[in-house]
Amino acid sequence: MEGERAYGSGPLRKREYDEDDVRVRPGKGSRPRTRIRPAHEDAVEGFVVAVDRGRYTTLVEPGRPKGSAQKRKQQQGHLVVAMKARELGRKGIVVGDRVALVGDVSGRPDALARVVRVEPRTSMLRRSADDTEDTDGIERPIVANAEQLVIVTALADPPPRPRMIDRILVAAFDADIDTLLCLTKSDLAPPDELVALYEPLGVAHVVVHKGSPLDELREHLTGRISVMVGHSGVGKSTLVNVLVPDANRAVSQVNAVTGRGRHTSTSAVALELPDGGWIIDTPGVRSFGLAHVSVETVLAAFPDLVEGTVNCPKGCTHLGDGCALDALVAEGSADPTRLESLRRLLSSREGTLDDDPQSP
Ligand SMILES: Nc1nc2c(ncn2[C@@H]2O[C@H](COP(=O)(O)OP(=O)(O)OP(=O)(O)O)[C@@H](O)[C@H]2O)c(=O)[nH]1
Ligand SMILES: [Zn+2]
Repeated sequence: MEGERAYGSGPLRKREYDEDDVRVRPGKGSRPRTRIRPAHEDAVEGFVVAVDRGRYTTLVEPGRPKGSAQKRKQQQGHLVVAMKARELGRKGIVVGDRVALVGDVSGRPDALARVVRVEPRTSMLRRSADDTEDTDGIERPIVANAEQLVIVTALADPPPRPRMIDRILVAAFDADIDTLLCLTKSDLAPPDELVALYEPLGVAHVVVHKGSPLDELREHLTGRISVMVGHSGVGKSTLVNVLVPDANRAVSQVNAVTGRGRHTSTSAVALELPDGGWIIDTPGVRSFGLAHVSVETVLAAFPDLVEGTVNCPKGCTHLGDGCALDALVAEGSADPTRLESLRRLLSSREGTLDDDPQSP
C-alpha cells in the first residue's frame, strides 16, 4: 500500500527533520525523552491537508490491495479531524505531515480523532518569525515533506519581485527541496530578463499564461509534493483551478470540516492532483524570515564555489572585503555570475521582513 502513495514514494531521505531536534526545550519537571512510544498498533495513517486552531484535517485512505498494477487515481479517502494527543507535547504538526491517528477516525461530523505520532519528515520548509511578531528569532515550520517549492511570479501586473524570489530560494535551499519558477501572465510581458537572472542559479522554470497548455508544469508536479507560493494577484488561483479541477470543492470541504467559512483559507491546504501528487497552496506565506539560515547553508547550494572559500579570512561573510572568492573569479576558476548570484542570495537574508517596495 505504502509504495503507491504519492507522498510515500519520494526520494531517499537525506536527513530527518524535526523541530524538536533544532530547539531543545528543557521541559518542566523533565523526564528523559524516550524514543520508544506506545505502539498504538490500531492507529491509522493520515496525511495532514490543513491545520486550523489546533485542529488537524487529515486524509485517511482505505487500504489498497498490495501490488495492484492499477494506475493510481484520485484519492478515495475521507477527511478526519484530529487534535494532538497530550503525549506529543509541544511538537508542531503542519500541513504535509504524515501522522498516526487513534480514536474516532470515522470522519463523521463532530467526530474527533487523536494524533499520536508524527512520522519522520523528509523535509521541512520554515521561516523565522518576523519583526511584526513578538517571538524573536523563533523558527516557524510551514510545510512538511514537500519535495519541491514552486514560486509563482507574474511577468507583469503585478511586476516581478526578484528580491522576494531570492528569499524564497534561500528558504528552499535551507529546506533542502527543489525549486521551480513558474512565470505567469506571459501574454503581458516576455520572460527573458527574469530567466536570465535565475539561469545562473540553475533554477528550473516554466512560462505560462491563462489558457496556455500546462503540460510542462504538470510534468514537474505529477507524483510529487509541491508547495506553491506567490503573492496575491500573480494568477495562482487561476493555475490551481486548472491543475486541480476540484480545488474549490476540496477547499470548501476542508473549511466545512474545520468550521471555517466556505471560502476563507487561512492556512496552507494540500490539494491532490488528478494524476497523483499534491499541491500545497499557501495563502498565508507573505514573507520569509530567513534569520535562521546560515551562510554555510546558502554556500552549500554553490558547490562550485565552496572550495574557493578555504582561503577566506575566518568568519568571512563572502560579500566582499578580502573574500577569497574574488580571487577565484579573477584567476578564471569560477564563473562571475555565480559569485554574483551567491552574494545576491546571501544579502537577501538581511532583514526579516519582506521589504520589497510593493510589499502588501
Ligand atoms: N493577462 C493575464 N491575466 C491573468 C492571467 N492569469 C490570471 N490573470 C488575472 O489576474 C488576476 C489575478 O488572478 P488570480 O488567479 O486570482 O491570482 P491569485 O494569485 O490567486 O491572487 P489571489 O486570489 O489574490 O491570491 C485575475 O484577474 C486573473 O484573471 C494571465 O495569464 N494573463
Ligand atoms: Zn569569503
